Amino acid sequence: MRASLIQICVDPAESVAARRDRAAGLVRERTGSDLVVLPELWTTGAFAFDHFGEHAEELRGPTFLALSRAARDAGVWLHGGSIPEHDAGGRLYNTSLVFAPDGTLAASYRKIHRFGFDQGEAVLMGAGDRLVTVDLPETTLGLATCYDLRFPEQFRGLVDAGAETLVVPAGWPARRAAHWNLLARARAVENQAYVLACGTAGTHAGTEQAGRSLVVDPWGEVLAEAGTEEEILTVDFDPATVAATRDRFPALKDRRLGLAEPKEIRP
Ligand SMILES: O=C(O)CCC(=O)C(=O)O
Repeated sequence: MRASLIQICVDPAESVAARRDRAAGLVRERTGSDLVVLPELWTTGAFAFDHFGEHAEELRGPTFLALSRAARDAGVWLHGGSIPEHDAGGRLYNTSLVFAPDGTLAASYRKIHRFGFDQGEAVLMGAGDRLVTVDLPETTLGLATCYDLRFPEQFRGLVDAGAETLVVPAGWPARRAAHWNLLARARAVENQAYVLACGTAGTHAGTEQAGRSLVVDPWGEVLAEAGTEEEILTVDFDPATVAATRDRFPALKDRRLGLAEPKEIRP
């Protein structure tokens, strides 16, 4: 299976419309890949909180249409990264869109863990409450977005739902690049799954992006890693390695669920 991660540069000097066209063009050039992945909030920039409202779209808005056509033209599965979505009531969500090779929407996923503590996304956007997996002919994707990477229970839930390839679009900041790499590898090792982690390049809203997109195999080996600039990372991998790894080293079968609550021990 061939995956291409488009680590697009989010530069405030480029308009959202121009970046949308450019991203669609980059997807169209990926004919021959099975799966193409874009990062989190690449239209606005993940840290451009002041512009979330202005650039929010209904689910089937301009970015949806551009990506749907690009997936169909290229004949690829497309994880279109995420957009700032507004629902009918005007509530915002950080919503990922996955398209099938005929351009139809295969799945959408609203980011569950919002970043910012009491600021930014955490107060501006609503939280998703649904784990999402997507069946491709070769593998089952499990969806997560950026800050979700810090919450292993979400990934275990995805694995329990059948996920073998965990896809994580992000707008991860450069100052925590070491966490990005470590957490992506940890999620791969503990879940014995592929991790496709696609970030952005550039600096927006004063936040330098880490780039450093990576693909990790179920044994924790980094198959490919991008630099810090705009780049397309293309990797061939064998989805059957997930089952082989889980058979050879069946740690997931040793989970101890439903343990008793800790007891208070009095001296
Ligand atoms: O967890 C982090 O360090 C970065 C998270 C983040 O930037 C996000 O979710 O947008």
